[in-house]
Amino acid sequence: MIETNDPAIWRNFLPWPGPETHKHARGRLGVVSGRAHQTGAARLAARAGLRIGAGVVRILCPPDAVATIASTVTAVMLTPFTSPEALGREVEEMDAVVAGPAAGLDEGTVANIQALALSGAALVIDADGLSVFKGRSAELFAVLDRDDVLTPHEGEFERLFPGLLKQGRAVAAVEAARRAQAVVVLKGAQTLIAAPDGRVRLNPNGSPWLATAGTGDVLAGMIGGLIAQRMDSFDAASAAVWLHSDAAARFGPGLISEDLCDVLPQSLKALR
Ligand SMILES: NC(=O)C1=CN([C@@H]2O[C@H](COP(=O)(O)OP(=O)(O)OC[C@H]3O[C@@H](n4cnc5c(N)ncnc54)[C@H](O)[C@@H]3O)[C@@H](O)[C@H]2O)[C@@H](O)CC1
Ligand SMILES: Nc1ncnc2c1ncn2[C@@H]1O[C@H](COP(=O)(O)OP(=O)(O)O)[C@@H](O)[C@H]1O
Repeated sequence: MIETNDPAIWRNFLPWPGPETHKHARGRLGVVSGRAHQTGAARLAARAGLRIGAGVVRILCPPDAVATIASTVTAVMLTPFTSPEALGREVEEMDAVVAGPAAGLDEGTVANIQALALSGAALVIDADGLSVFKGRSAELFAVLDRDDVLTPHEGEFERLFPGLLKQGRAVAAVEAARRAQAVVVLKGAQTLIAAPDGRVRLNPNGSPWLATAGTGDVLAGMIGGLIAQRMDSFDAASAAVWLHSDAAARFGPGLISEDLCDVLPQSLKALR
């Protein structure tokens, strides 16, 4: 049965900070950046992770990207890594990690995701982190845990699950989550959120203003930010999808992905 992704389902599980909290207790999120000329996506995701409440957000980047990123981030922190193993060590203390946006379609991205999967952090895998497994999706599914989240648009979904969309989006999303044994967010005008146990939610408040570059990167950061605050991954994905659309609708005409983070506090306040 398809459930409507109504805030009533997950609203009480949103992670508001208590008086005794501190930034590390609020949740630590990592975001893996691409090379020097491909850092925007990670910066969008990292900012979104902070805005949705993760207490500490750190971008992990190849050494050649340090100068670009360091000159453009403020609250977001930055650590370079030189190998997949080093990346794995850097995320040991983190609660969640976003990987894939603008990561590059090469073996380095595969190795980085495999190293991340060995850590205790929950993974949100998007964009190139999905596309790079085209024709070899079993390698990705083999390293996933049930609290990991995949966030494909239809193009990326087809690369991981060829032909499955012909069965209809809802059936495809459920089957994808079963095969991956992870949460699958099938993005689009009516985004579906599917859990490995067969539950599926249809998002009701999609906004066409979201059809602009980088909004998927923001969504990945929002999901990662909620999971870092220890929200259940299926609920975190559901809440992030709804909030993302709500923020877009509030901003309306002229929206670009950078704007979502500025409006998100209004969406959060309305739910609180
Ligand atoms: N500011 C930034 O740094 C941004 C970086 N981005 C990164 O740029 C890289 C390339 O992004 P692309 O957009 O080319 O890669 P995509 O995989 O989104 O698009 C490649 C092709 O997939 C096809 N496709 C099929 N269904 C689609 C759908 N529902 N939505 C979009 N495309 C669909 C399109 O024909 C497109 O030409 C990725 O690594 C991505 O993460 C983007 O996220 C945009 C913003
Ligand atoms: N017509 C639409 N109506 C509602 N939401 C849309 C529409 N088109 C795209 N979106 C949303 O915008 C986001 C786009 O993400 P994605 O395709 O990954 O873009 P990018 O890679 O540029 O970040 C998704 O959350 C998707 O659901």
